[in-house]
Amino acid sequence: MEIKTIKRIAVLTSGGDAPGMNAAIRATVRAGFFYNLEMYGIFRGYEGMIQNDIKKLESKHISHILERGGTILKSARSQEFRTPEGRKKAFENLQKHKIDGLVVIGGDGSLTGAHLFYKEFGIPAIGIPGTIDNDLAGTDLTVGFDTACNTAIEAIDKIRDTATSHDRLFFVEVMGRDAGFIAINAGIGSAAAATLIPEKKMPIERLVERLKARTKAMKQSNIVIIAEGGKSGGAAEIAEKIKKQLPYYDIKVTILGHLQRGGAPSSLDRVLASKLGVAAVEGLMQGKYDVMAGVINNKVVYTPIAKAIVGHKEVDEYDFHVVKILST
Ligand SMILES: Nc1ncnc2c1ncn2[C@@H]1O[C@H](COP(=O)(O)OP(=O)(O)O)[C@@H](O)[C@H]1O
Ligand SMILES: O=P(O)(O)OC[C@H]1O[C@](O)(COP(=O)(O)O)[C@@H](O)[C@@H]1O
Ligand SMILES: [Mg+2]
Repeated sequence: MEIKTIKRIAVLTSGGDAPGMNAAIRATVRAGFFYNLEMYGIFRGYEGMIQNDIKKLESKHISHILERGGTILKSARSQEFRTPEGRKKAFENLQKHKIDGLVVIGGDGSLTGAHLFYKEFGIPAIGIPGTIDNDLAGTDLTVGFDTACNTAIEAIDKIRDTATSHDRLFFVEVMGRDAGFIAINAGIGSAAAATLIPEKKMPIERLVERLKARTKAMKQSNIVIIAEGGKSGGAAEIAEKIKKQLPYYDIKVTILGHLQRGGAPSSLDRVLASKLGVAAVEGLMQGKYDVMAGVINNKVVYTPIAKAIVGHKEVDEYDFHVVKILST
């Protein structure tokens, strides 16, 4: 493959925002400046690429953003970018600004878009995994996942206080449309009575048995964690079913929702995002295109995007085993 000389890199954030995206933007831009490159920001992800919302970045734009949640470049989900016409418009806008390298910070969908874009137009592109869902292969953790888990666990600790005071059974819904990583971590980290994830179906009967056994064992509080989009339904739906079978329980439902996407990034997310920002710029300069920079066993690795998205990461069987043993 021909290694192109990169002079101008554009960076964007796409899909659901994640704590640490700003740290990744800052590291990407600072690394670019270190290597005397011109750096551009594309606002609102692929939507901004199509609408030519692209601006040259200077040092002042990225000062004091490392510690801030959200993304200064804003994020979006773009239907138009899913069409060949939309992607062509986007490419023409990059040409107008003479952009010759692209850093895409986002989840599986955003990286799928980057892969297609590279195949169609050959513009050197590299991905940084930025999503609270942790559903990308090629990295142990995605930027934002650790902070989201910390937020979920902190919230569940608070729910436990009131659950115990009132002897109530709580169903807490955490994020993860198709991925149970936040749920399984929160389940282990907050001593849940049961954890339901999209990847595995738990029949309602089994949940009922588990709760009955816990009543017998005089457990002080019961918190069931449910990943949104789980195979057995959302928290409200499951709570309704349980109410019918265990009417003596005082049941409440809490949906943590977008709370999990905000807030200052944890130390782990700041460091991960910083390493990956530098790795993305250096990767582009070394001719590593159509790959995602990730960290595996504490080392930066580059994985073809096609593998990072297709090798849909499964929740570790051992984590599932641990959550089961510790909640019985
Ligand atoms: N198959 C695809 N082809 C082209 N673009 C895509 C594709 N899948 C996702 N994208 C682009 O990436 C954006 C973000 O994807 P999404 O799945 O919503 O979030 P995430 O990247 O966080 O997983 C989409 O709105 C779309 O613009
Ligand atoms: O913010 P929205 O559009 O409601 O999307 C919610 C979804 O986004 C997420 O927070 C993050 O998912 P992505 O990283 O794939 O965008 C999911 O956990 C959740 O299911
Ligand atoms: Mg996704």
